[in-house]
Amino acid sequence: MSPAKVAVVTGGNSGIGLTLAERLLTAHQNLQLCLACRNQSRAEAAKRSLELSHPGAKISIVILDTSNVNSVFQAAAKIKEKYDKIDYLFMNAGIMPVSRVHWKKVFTSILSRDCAHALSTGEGLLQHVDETTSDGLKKVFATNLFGHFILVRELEDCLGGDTTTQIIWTSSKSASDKYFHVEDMQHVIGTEPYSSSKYGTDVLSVAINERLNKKGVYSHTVSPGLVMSGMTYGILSDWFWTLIIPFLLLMRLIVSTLSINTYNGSEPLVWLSKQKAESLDPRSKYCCHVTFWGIPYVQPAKMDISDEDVNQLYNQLEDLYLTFKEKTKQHK
Ligand SMILES: NC(=O)C1=CN([C@@H]2O[C@H](COP(=O)(O)OP(=O)(O)OC[C@H]3O[C@@H](n4cnc5c(N)ncnc54)[C@H](OP(=O)(O)O)[C@@H]3O)[C@@H](O)[C@H]2O)C=CC1
Ligand SMILES: CC(C)CCC[C@@H](C)[C@H]1CC[C@H]2C3=C(CC[C@]12C)[C@@]1(C)CCC(=O)[C@@H](C)[C@@H]1CC3
Repeated sequence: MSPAKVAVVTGGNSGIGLTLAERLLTAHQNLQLCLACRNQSRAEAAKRSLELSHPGAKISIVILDTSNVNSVFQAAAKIKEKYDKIDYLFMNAGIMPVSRVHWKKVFTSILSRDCAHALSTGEGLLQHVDETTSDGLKKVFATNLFGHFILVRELEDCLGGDTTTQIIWTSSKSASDKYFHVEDMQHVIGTEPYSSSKYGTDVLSVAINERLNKKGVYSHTVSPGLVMSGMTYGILSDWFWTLIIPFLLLMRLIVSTLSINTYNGSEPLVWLSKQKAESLDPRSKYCCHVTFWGIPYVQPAKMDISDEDVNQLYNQLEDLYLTFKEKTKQHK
């Protein structure tokens, strides 16, 4: 039997994260799985469903709210108590709060040459909203990016060393440098916090790879394509999505990133976990594409990320992390 490996999945209780958890148990023999989730009962329900499909699977739950700095410190401590070494760290938890759909823009885009771009990135089709957390941070930034940064920093002792660790980030096709400004990494000023947080994720993945690669840590970023999940059901009701699925399936003729289901969307995440990490390109995003017949495949897309952004973002996140670390020490 192959030696036990440990995989931690943030947001592993639903959507892409839950399907990923299920697929990892199938793809890797003898896997120890840690579901890092913000809600105990939802996490337990996910654990029960995984135990049903994989009797005897070793699954633990750690409560982690990536939008809350203290919760991340506590979750990291719990993970370190449970495991000496992490083989796969899936940074998957994420939010995209939306207040309305720009319907006029949806219809004009679908009828224009921009159709493929609109359906694969959602650019300009949604009105995004953000709020401030109890830590005084922008919520989308804290949830999607900073919470995960703290997790990596706090877990560093369990990453790499004698064997390799893969850090795999669920990014998005929505990530765009148009909406990311390193000097405003929290996106306090703009109106595209989701796109900004996902571009920041891509930049951070490169930064972490550069810093930790010497100790056997490999960081890569993934785009799952458009997937029906809690995220999309939060924008429009499930009956609406059910009605337009035939249209979206037809649109696969011109847009190959319409993954639609979580199985397809999790394909690049599972695929990366099966590759030799050394053979992968940390500056490519591994994107899910689907054939017209619904067969998923993975295609790397080179990311155009400046070294200046890589270094500056990492240093700013590190400063913010150290500020919170100092505060928590004082409170102890
Ligand atoms: N759906 C899509 O089309 C796409 C999704 N993605 C990305 O995929 C990832 C997974 O999203 P998806 O499965 O689609 O959506 P879901 O809403 O179904 O899943 C999101 C998961 O993240 C968890 N989560 C949200 N906020 C927090 C938090 N503060 N702390 C801990 N966990 C949290 C949720 O927990 P809970 O159940 O408690 O809410 C849930 O388990 C996200 O990063 C998203 O940005 C990327 C491209 C496209
Ligand atoms: C008739 C139409 C197809 C109706 C749906 C219009 C929009 C609500 C969707 C069209 C493209 C979608 C999309 C996303 C959300 C919903 C749409 C804007 C995402 C932004 C979801 C999160 C991601 O990370 C992106 C990759 C998605 C891109 C496409």
